Amino acid sequence: MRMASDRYQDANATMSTWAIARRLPRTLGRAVRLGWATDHRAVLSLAACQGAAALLTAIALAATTRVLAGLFTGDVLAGLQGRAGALAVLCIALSGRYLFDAAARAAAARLAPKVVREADLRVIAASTAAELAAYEDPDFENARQAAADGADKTRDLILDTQLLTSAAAQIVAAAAVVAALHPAVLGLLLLAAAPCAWGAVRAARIEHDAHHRNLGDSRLRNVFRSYTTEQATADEVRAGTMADFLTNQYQIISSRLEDEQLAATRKALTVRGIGDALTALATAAAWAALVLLVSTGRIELAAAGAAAFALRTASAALSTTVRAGAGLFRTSLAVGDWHRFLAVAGPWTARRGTARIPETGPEVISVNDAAFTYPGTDRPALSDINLDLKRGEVVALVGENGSGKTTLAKLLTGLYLPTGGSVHWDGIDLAQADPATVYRHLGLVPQDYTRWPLDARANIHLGQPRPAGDPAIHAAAEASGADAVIAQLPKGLDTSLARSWWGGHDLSGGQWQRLAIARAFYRDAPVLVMDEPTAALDARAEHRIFTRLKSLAAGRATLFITHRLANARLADRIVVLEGGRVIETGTYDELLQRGAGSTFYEMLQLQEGA
Ligand SMILES: Nc1ncnc2c1ncn2[C@@H]1O[C@H](COP(=O)(O)OP(=O)(O)OP(=O)(O)O)[C@@H](O)[C@H]1O
Repeated sequence: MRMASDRYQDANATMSTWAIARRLPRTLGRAVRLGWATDHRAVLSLAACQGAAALLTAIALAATTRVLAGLFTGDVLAGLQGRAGALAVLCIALSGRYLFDAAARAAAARLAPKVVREADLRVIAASTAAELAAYEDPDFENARQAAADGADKTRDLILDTQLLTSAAAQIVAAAAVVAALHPAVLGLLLLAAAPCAWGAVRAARIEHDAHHRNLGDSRLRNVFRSYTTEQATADEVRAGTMADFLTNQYQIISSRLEDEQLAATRKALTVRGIGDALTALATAAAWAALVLLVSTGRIELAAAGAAAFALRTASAALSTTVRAGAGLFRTSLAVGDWHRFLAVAGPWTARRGTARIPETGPEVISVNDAAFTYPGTDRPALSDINLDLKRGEVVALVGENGSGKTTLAKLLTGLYLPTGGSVHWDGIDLAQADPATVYRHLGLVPQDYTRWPLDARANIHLGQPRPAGDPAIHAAAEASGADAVIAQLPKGLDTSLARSWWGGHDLSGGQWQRLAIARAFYRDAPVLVMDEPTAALDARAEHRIFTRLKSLAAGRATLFITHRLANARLADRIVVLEGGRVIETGTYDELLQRGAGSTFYEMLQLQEGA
């Protein structure tokens, strides 16, 4: 089993290194914009300190060459005395430069975490704004994972940018001095840096491409790792004696990842080695040229010391620039992933229209010839669905596993839009409605409800307390049977249920489900949808929910999915799904009267052991 690499990898592989390198200015622009969005002052102080450090570097270098030229006049003492001013300027400029450099690093360090937060917030915003169906698209998921890494790398983007601009400032200063001595030496020096830069950039590209090829496997390995070690699966792992199997899977994927990484590292090291060797040769040539220029009298001996110093400074600054540039290139690839996710998520953003569902919620939900096919699949999960759900009515949705019940519930609630046909709330097509105005009318108990690591109160109000305060929470808890759960908690509603994090309390599966139901009731929404709401409840708790459902459902459009067919008795209407189609509808009694010809009747007979 191997996860397919993502589409980005294929597109990226065809892009030349030069084309990617050309994106560097854009990446730098992004760094500046992100920084500006989070902390204007830090960006300004970073730029000011960096500028001041560059200026002082140039001044120090110019002063150094003057001092060195004095040393080569023959009389060292007299030469130095004559250049006492230059010496003083050198000392002041050097100290100032180190101070400004340190201040620039401090500003970058202050800015970097804020930029990471901002980048991550944009990933969060793009994810939550996306259509739910986006999560079914592997490209969206891979891009989302790469974006999380990329957002983290924006920290390096700031630090690399700071390092690069600092090194570049040194180069400009040193290059000016070298060029003043003889332009040919500067040309040679720049030429010498080229192979090293090429090797470093190419190696960064090879390593990043390998990282991308491995994204799918990395995701899979993380899943195996967490399933093997986390509490939620710990019982199955032990009871199923699965530890060896899972560890083996982990090792198989790890070996594949390591092979891929090793091959990439070998390739990258070779490329980098070739670049470095060529640079060493070219640097030697630059030094030889300097010797030649001095020996042929094209540069005076007095200036030779200064020239050697400037050459040394320039080549050191060049090598720092190349390293910083390659680092920035690598970072820019990762940050490009972050940016790419925002682009991938863009078309998935729920832009359905501006129609607003009225404040009072819908009176009728109607499904018209609706069909739904999951992204990346060929077989429709639902076809030819026609259904009405009215306010004040309770509908039970039943059918075998995989018949399409959960998918239909997601269409009715606007969580998915049909891929064919339409769903209307009071005549408003949900494809044209502002999703926020739809969702606020929903009370939903999903099949896989979440155990939020919050206190009991927040587990019910989910950060949206109603003006009625705790009495409304207690009323919802009472209706769902969660009141008995809360009564047992040492601090009642204040008890933390985030046991794995801060040592709070944990609940049983059924107790969590009671909270999940309470949370749907608490929203007091006109549309109530419950997907197997009592699957984990004991008989008494289940009975309590269903005997109260009628009064709770008064004034709401209620739909519940259940496999315990006897519960469907209290529904006003039962809808039976099979293979993604509605095959029967009717009241409980009507369906039973159909006898052996009715699927519902047959299923009920099986369940009751008749
Ligand atoms: N995320 C998905 N991607 C692709 N196909 C899916 C996805 N979720 C469900 N399906 C397919 O859609 C069909 C309907 O699934 P759905 O979950 O709606 O069934 P269900 O009736 O709710 O089943 P159950 O009773 O087991 O909860 C099934 O064939 C299933 O394989």
